Amino acid sequence: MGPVHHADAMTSIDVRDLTKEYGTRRAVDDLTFTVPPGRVTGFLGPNGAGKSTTMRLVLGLDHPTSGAAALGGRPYASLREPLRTVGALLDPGAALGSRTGRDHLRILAATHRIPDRRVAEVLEETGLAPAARRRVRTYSLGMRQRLGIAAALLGDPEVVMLDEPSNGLDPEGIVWIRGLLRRLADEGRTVLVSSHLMNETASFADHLVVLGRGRLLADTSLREFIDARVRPAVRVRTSDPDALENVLARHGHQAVRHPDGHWTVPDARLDDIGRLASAEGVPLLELAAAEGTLEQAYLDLTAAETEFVTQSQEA
Ligand SMILES: Nc1ncnc2c1ncn2[C@@H]1O[C@H](COP(=O)(O)OP(=O)(O)OP(=O)(O)O)[C@@H](O)[C@H]1O
Repeated sequence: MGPVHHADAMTSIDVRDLTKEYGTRRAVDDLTFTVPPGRVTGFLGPNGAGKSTTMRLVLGLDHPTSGAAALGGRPYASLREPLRTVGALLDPGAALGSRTGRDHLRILAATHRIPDRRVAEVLEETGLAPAARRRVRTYSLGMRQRLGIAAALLGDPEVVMLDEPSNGLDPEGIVWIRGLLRRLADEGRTVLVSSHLMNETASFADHLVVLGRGRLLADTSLREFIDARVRPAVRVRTSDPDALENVLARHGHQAVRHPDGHWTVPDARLDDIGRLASAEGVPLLELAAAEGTLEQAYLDLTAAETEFVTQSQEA
């Protein structure tokens, strides 16, 4: 795929005071955020938080109750060649099963004035070239997912929105999509990716937009998101666990022992634990900062939201 030629046009996704009601249910509730180009933004939130609805509103597939969504300052409906501006994967079941993967893409290209050579390019890019002449109904879930991604990339778009792209992908596919997202962002594109896989999201996202019950819960860098919610800890391994536990306890640290034999010391600083162990002659095999995970931070933030959803469903 070539570089983005309109980088100066700054095709961001802009969501402003966006609200969508289905009957009495507010799927999206006064949402405002911007997804800028040049980075991968992870789109997170519990089931039913409004992620898919937001993406559908950005793509003009549904009308907002109030507020607006725009791409590079323009609503989707006003784009002259929409697939050249934004490519999206929403529903991997969207392709007709009786068509071949290649025909699905060729028809899409023909109806959107996209040069036919793009079909071969995206088939190659998504690893589908060997299966291009097979009917879509013979595809595995992962292959359908790749076809949906191929369709999203067909118009060489400046904005790429993918809903759960890792769904059904095998480990090789997961590594591939990680590299693809990184490259799209490095090329200056705007990349918004929803996922329920926290380790996965942490491996590709620079920035996060988190929803809960249709509202914005966080719009921050991945690092800040974790650091603000997960307290620092120190990871230690020793050949003398009794001595370690004893020394830490005497200095007011509640160390936690893990099944594989390492310890974590919550709310502790690396230097303090290192000096302490050294001064007291405790032999250390490992001493490291225990990084907080996105999963820890996410669960901390969304605990209240998830609880609400569970209760209201039971009621
Ligand atoms: N067409 C529709 N008609 C009625 N309600 C809808 C419709 N589409 C979505 N909803 C409701 O809006 C809310 C948000 O749904 P949405 O699919 O946007 O959430 P999500 O964050 O994408 O969830 P998930 O992680 O489960 O995919 C849900 O309560 C859902 O039931």
